[in-house]
Amino acid sequence: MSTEVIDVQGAAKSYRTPAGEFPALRGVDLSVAPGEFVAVTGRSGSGKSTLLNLLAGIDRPTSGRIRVAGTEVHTLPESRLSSWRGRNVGMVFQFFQLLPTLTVAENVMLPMDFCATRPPRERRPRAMELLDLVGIADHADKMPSALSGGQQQRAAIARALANDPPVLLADEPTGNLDSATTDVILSMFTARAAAGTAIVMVTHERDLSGWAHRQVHLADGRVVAEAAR
Ligand SMILES: Nc1ncnc2c1ncn2[C@@H]1O[C@H](COP(=O)(O)OP(=O)(O)OP(=O)(O)O)[C@@H](O)[C@H]1O
Repeated sequence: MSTEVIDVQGAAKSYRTPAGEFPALRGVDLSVAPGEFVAVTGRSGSGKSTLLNLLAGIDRPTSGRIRVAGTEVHTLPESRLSSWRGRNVGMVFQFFQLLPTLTVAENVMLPMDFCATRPPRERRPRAMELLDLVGIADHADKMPSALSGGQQQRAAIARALANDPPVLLADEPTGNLDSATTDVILSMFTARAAAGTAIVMVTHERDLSGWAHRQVHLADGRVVAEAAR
């Protein structure tokens, strides 16, 4: 039995375009252990987001195997994907993607509401605990638009952790933040990894990859270099 929480073998993904099939990923292998923080780097168009989307089951590979948290994600029927993702994968994006019509606390409660991972009376206290963890409990009842970018990203991290997922996927999570806030967010990821969460962070900023335990560099849909810290 593998101890890896992410195990990708030969993942390939081609997109159909008017000009024919375009191979965005051409046979990627990736293993990530619990508690490991991996940075996926590469130039624009190298396939980073495509890989993350396969890990999250947002997209399906053309060929290859994607095993995440003990599930062969590529074989899950569409009807089970959202609830599987809600329990097993937290996601953090460059533009936060908080729902603008819900308060910050309600945003953090969403994954618990969606997956019914806790009884309703426990959801708000859990959201408050997470908002406290990321340092914005004071803003719980504000609308996301009243928060700074860094505060919105903290809220998005709290939301991503709501169901205690074993895997956290982040796509350019600091792409819209200043360098001091970037350090705060990345130290939160580091602490989360130390607590056992596997983290895969896509970034085109190579100097940020120093925060990770391991760097996987993609070029033209292939892993061309790997480096451990
Ligand atoms: N739905 C799609 N249809 C056709 N081609 C696509 C589609 N999605 C991505 N691609 C192409 O696949 C390649 C990889 O895209 P991907 O978004 O994974 O790259 P990336 O490394 O994340 O880039 P960036 O850093 O700019 O976000 C690119 O050439 C892109 O144009």
